[in-house]
Amino acid sequence: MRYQFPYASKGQVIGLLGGSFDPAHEGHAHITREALKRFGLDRVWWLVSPGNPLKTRGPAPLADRVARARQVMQHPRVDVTDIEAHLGTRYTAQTIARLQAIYPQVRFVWLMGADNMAQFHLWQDWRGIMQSVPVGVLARPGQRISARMSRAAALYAPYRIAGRYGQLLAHAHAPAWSFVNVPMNDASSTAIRAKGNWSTQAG
Ligand SMILES: Nc1ncnc2c1ncn2[C@@H]1O[C@H](COP(=O)(O)OP(=O)(O)OP(=O)(O)O)[C@@H](O)[C@H]1O
Ligand SMILES: O=C(O)c1ccc[n+]([C@@H]2O[C@H](COP(=O)([O-])O)[C@@H](O)[C@H]2O)c1
Repeated sequence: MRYQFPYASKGQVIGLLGGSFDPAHEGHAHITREALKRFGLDRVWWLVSPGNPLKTRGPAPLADRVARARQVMQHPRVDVTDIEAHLGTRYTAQTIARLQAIYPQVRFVWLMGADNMAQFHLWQDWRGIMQSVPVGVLARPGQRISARMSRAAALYAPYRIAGRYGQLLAHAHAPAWSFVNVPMNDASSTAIRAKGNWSTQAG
């Protein structure tokens, strides 16, 4: 059966939250709701990754992670997808380029927690990502300072939109990024896995 890409109408602004979601938790749901509000997004798509290229540990099977993510995130403006598995992409720069080609009338905003901002300069073609989409960063416990001191934050400092004007991000031209100091939630997949409440079957 042909893969059904999510529907998006012309001019919509879609936030993309990529993640291992191994497993999804309330922290993901929380930053998604905050991103919808704080960055002026129409929708958010979760991109449940076939596997983070920087993580050596293989995650649980994709279908299990998608099923759990759909239980955790039930919101009329959020779609949980496994788009990358269908595109055959793992690197974010490639995923974004493909999505922009498939949806030329849609604006995408890349979303991530502060821990990923701190490491962003290790991602493949991270400058290319900054040049192609606005980036919305959400506070995460213990990670605010490292994100703000990160290489990406330093290099792109002139393009930062203050968090209180985060709504501007949706229609900003890249490069543009914003860090919002949302109330924090300390949930993490690592902690859930450590408690043994999730599939130990790595893919
Ligand atoms: N509690 C949280 N607060 C803010 N951002 C979060 C939180 N949990 C996850 N994120 C962000 O959501 C995205 C996907 O996260 P991921 O699936 O890796 O979850 P995780 O809890 O960080 O997993 P792990 O502990 O296995 O690294 C990342 O951008 C991450 O920064
Ligand atoms: O493109 C890269 O080089 C790259 C390196 C590390 C992480 N990512 C993406 O970042 C997102 C968050 O990953 P994770 O494992 O921290 O949930 C997910 O979409 C990954 O594919 C992407």
